[in-house]
Amino acid sequence: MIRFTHVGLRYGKSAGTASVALENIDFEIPEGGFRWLTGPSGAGKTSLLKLTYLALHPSEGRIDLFGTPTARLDRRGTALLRRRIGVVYQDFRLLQHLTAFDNVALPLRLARRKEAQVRADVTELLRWVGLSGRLDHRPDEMSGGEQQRVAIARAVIAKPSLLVADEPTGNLDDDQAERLMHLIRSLNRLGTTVIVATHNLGLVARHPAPMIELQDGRMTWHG
Ligand SMILES: Nc1ncnc2c1ncn2[C@@H]1O[C@H](COP(=O)(O)OP(=O)(O)OP(=O)(O)O)[C@@H](O)[C@H]1O
Repeated sequence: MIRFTHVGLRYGKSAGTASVALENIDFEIPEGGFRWLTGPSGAGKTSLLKLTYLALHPSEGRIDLFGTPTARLDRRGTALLRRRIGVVYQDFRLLQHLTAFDNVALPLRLARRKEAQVRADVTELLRWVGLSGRLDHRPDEMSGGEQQRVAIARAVIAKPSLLVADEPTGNLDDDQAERLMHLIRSLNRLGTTVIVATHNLGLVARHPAPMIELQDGRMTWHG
């Protein structure tokens, strides 16, 4: 379902200024699998996730997503594949002019779901993540942890085939982090493939699953 084969990534175009962010990355995540992605700051976790959700192209090697070699995708093909991926960004990327409700509703509205269903699903999910009282708040009226929960709700609301989450519990207390992990694991049990980057080793220990570990852009552990 996700396969990286000898993947490398360099930032910067000319050889003199290019910096190597990832080198020789090889792994496979089966459909419905769950992987932790760990490693120190600057190890390449966000870069690897960006390759996975098609925001970057590898400088070397090959990435297959949902059985499709991503190098062969045109813009339309990329957009279609991208719609099957839910992303929790490290910096949330909520739309500032929209309320929490409308941010979370966005993927369902893009998928042209009926408005009554959108209302029911979004209200239920925001209640589940403890934000019933924040439906009409815009991001700048919410705390970091509240914004993070909105970002997670937006990523999972349309039940994506793949969920990619970059430090999804970074702004949450332990109880909230556990609740969010419960949500992510439930989605995973329903068939969504999940990859979660985190520094929170306590969380990893409480939710044992295979791990990809990076150090200086190289894989030091997978299993
Ligand atoms: N847009 C960019 N241009 C140039 N170099 C970059 C860019 N983004 C990341 N890098 C470099 O690539 C390397 C990997 O960065 P990346 O953000 O993937 O690490 P990370 O493991 O996610 O770190 P953190 O845990 O701090 O978020 C770092 O050396 C970083 O400085």
